[in-house]
Amino acid sequence: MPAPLRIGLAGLGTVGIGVVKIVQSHADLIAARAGRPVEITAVSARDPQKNRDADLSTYHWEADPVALARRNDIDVFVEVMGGHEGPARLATEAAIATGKDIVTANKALLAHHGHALALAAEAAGRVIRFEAAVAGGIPVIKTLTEGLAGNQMRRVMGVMNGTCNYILTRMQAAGLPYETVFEEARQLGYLEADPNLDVGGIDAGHKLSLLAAIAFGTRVSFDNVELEGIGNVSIDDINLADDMGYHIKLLGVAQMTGRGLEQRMTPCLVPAESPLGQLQGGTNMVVLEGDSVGQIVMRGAGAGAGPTASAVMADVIDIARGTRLSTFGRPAASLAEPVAAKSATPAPYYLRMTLLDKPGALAKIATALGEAGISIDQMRQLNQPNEADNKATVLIVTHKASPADVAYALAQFDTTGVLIGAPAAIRIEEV
Ligand SMILES: NC(=O)C1=CN([C@@H]2O[C@H](COP(=O)(O)OP(=O)(O)OC[C@H]3O[C@@H](n4cnc5c(N)ncnc54)[C@H](OP(=O)(O)O)[C@@H]3O)[C@@H](O)[C@H]2O)C=CC1
Ligand SMILES: N[C@@H](CCO)C(=O)O
Repeated sequence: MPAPLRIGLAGLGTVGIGVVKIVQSHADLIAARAGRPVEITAVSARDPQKNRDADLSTYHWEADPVALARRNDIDVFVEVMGGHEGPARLATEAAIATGKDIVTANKALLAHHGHALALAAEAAGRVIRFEAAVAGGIPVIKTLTEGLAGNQMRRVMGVMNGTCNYILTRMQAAGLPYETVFEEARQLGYLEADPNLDVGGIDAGHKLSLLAAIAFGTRVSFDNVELEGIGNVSIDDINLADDMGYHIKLLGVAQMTGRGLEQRMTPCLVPAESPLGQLQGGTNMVVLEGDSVGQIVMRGAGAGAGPTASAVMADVIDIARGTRLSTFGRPAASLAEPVAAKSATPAPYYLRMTLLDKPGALAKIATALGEAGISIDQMRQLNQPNEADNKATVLIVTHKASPADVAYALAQFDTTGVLIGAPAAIRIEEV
C-alpha cells in the first residue's frame, strides 16, 4: 500500500470534528478511492480540555496552529479555524513555506489574502483547495474549475448564506418582522459570532468574490463587491412582492460586462416560481451560466458539520490522488487585476412608498420618474387597512433602469411634498 497522506488539522469545532468523523468512519472507503490511506497525524485547537464528542487520543496535540503547520510529519494542512488574520493566516503561510498543501473552509481568509496565498503556494509547488469555503457541501468550486473549464462564463449567481435565506423565508412563512426572526436565528445558533457577517452580506460577499475569480480569471476582489445586507427588508415588502409574484433573496451576482467586473450581494426580487425563488430555509443555491453549457443550478446544504466536512474531504482526497490544480483554476500570476464596474447593469426595480392621498400626488411621483428617465411598467395603489384615510401605499415596477437613475428619482421624490417616510427600492433580477 502506498504511504498514507497525513493531515494536520487546525480547528476542532463544527467543521473540524466533522472532518475527524469522516476520516475515522470512512477510512477504508477513502483509501480505496484515493489509492492510499488518509490519516490525521496532529491537531490544534484553543482548549485542550474541551469535550469534543470524538476520539482524538491517537493524534498529537499542538497548542499553536503555526507549530502544527510546520510539523514535518504532515503533508496537508487543513485549516478550519476561521478568521482572516491571526492564526489562520500565519499558520497557512507557515504551512506553504514548509512545503504543505492546504485545504481550507475559510472564505474570509481567501477573500482577503487569496491572491497572495495562491502566488506563494504556486511558487512553492503547493496547492490550495477551498471547496468548503463556498456553499458548504455543494461542489461548486470543482464544477466551475473542472467541469466548466471549457466555457466562457457569462454569470455566476446564488444564495450563499443559509442564515439570511432562513430569516427571509421564515419571515414570509410566519408573517413575522425581521427583528423577531433575527432573534430566533440567534437562539437556534445559526448566526456567526459576529452576526453582521451573515445579515450584512459579508460572508456571502466573500464567497461570491471567490467564484468570480475562478469564473472570470481575475484576482480576488472582495473590496469591489457591492454589499447590502437584509436588515432593511421589511415584512411588508416581502408580502407585497409575493402578491406580485416575487420572492426577496439575498442574491449574489457576478458578471463581466463592457464596463468591468460587476459583483453584487444585495437583496433582490426574483420570480417566485424560479429555482432561486423556491429556495427555502437555510439551503444554498448556486447558478452557473457558461456560453456552451447554458445554465446549471446546484442546490444543497451550505453549512453544518457533515456537508462542510464532505467538501473538505473531497479536496483532501483529490490531493491524496495526486490531483494538482491551480488555486483559482489557472496560474495565479495569470489572473488579471479586475476593473470594477462602477455601477450595476440596469434592471427593473420594485418601488414601494407611502404618499399623501390627495389629487396630483401620483402625478408628481410619475413626473419625478420621468425626469430621471425611468419608465413605469406596472403601478398599484393599495388601501392598507392600518393606514389613515389620507395616506396610500403605492407600488411601482419600473422598466429597466440604472441604479444611478433610481437614486436620482428617489431624491426627487423627497422634493414632491407628497412622500411620507422613506421609499423602498429593490432590484428585480432576471434569473
Ligand atoms: N460551520 C459551518 O457550517 C461552516 C464553516 N465554514 C468555515 O469553516 C471554518 C471553521 O468554522 P467552524 O468549525 O464553524 O468554527 P468553530 O468556531 O466551530 O471552530 C473553530 C475551531 O478553531 C479553533 N481555534 C480558533 N482559534 C484558534 C487558535 N488561535 N488556535 C487554535 N485553534 C483555534 C477553535 O478552538 P476551540 O474549540 O478550542 O475554541 C475551534 O476548535 C471557518 O472559516 C468558517 O467560516 C465554512 C462553511 C460552513
Ligand atoms: N454563516 C454561514 C455559514 C456557512 O458559511 C451561513 O449562514 O451560510
